Amino acid sequence: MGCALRMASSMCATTPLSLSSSLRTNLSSSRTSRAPLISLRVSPIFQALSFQSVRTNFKNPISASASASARMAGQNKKIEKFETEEEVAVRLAKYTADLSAKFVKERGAFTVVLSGGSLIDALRKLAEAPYKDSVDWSKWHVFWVDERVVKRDHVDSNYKLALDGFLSKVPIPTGQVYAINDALSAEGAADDYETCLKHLVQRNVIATSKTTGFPKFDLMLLGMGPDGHLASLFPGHPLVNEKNKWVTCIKDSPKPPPERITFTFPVINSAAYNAMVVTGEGKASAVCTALGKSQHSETLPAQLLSAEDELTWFLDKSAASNL
Ligand SMILES: O=C(O)[C@H](O)[C@@H](O)[C@H](O)[C@H](O)COP(=O)(O)O
Repeated sequence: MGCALRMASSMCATTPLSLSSSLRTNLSSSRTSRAPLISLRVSPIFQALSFQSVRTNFKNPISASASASARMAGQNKKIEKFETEEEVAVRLAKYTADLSAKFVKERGAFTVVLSGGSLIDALRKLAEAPYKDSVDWSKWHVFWVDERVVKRDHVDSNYKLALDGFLSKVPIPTGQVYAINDALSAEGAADDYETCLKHLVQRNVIATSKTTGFPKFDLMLLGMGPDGHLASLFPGHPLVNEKNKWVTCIKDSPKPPPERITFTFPVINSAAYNAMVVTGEGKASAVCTALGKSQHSETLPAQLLSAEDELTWFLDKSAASNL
């Protein structure tokens, strides 16, 4: 069930897909507007990216002995708290590796969705021993929950951020990394990415939620801003209420850069597992509100986060300090 996409090394290049002659792939990367690059022409088009494996030496993971876990009553929502960001990173690596093994065994593939921001650095332990050699990277399919509409080699590109910080260090097949098409407008890139997802759903690379009918990614690794946004779904913005589209665009993002594409809540909340990774004191207030521990007149996007199977909040002591 490998990916049908072939990777092209130059920006906006189109290459035939190996399994379907009607599909073509475009590539590019950047980072001021972050978003996966996928581009369609005659038919949908995905963006497959090419990475080079980079050899690195890493220390063994530290045991996250200081963690505390709590399951929210009556919900498939857990909170795991750790003393330090380092312990969050150690736990996140094991959590992700365990889910990878589970889904590879159950369905022969592991569909993983990344956000931008500090999440990528929090994934650093996955590229170290023992996971670097024990995870079946050949079964990974990588997507972005949101991306800035910039070139893939731009400093603001979420693709570039993930490539530099994580993807270049592990041997995921290049055709299984789906970046947005950075040659398109925000609207075009969002439509293109949605079409890409639909083709992968048809091929059962991405599962479908029997409950919602939306794509059911195996795991989304998410971050939250200090204002309680996730993906590019910001407080008070109408996109938070999108009910039909899978992928949409925003041109007035309050967090720069202004143009982005983003998964919608129906897709995000249809994921089997959602992991929200939050560290630092600057997010303590939003964490408190998002987890329903404080009165707040406005509903934050992070409060709307759920998952089909399980949502876990991974917090360091600072982020959890108001709970
Ligand atoms: O493209 C983006 O801006 C990110 O995907 C965004 O949604 C990010 O995940 C949060 O803003 C948290 O970012 P930090 O962890 O860096 O605060």
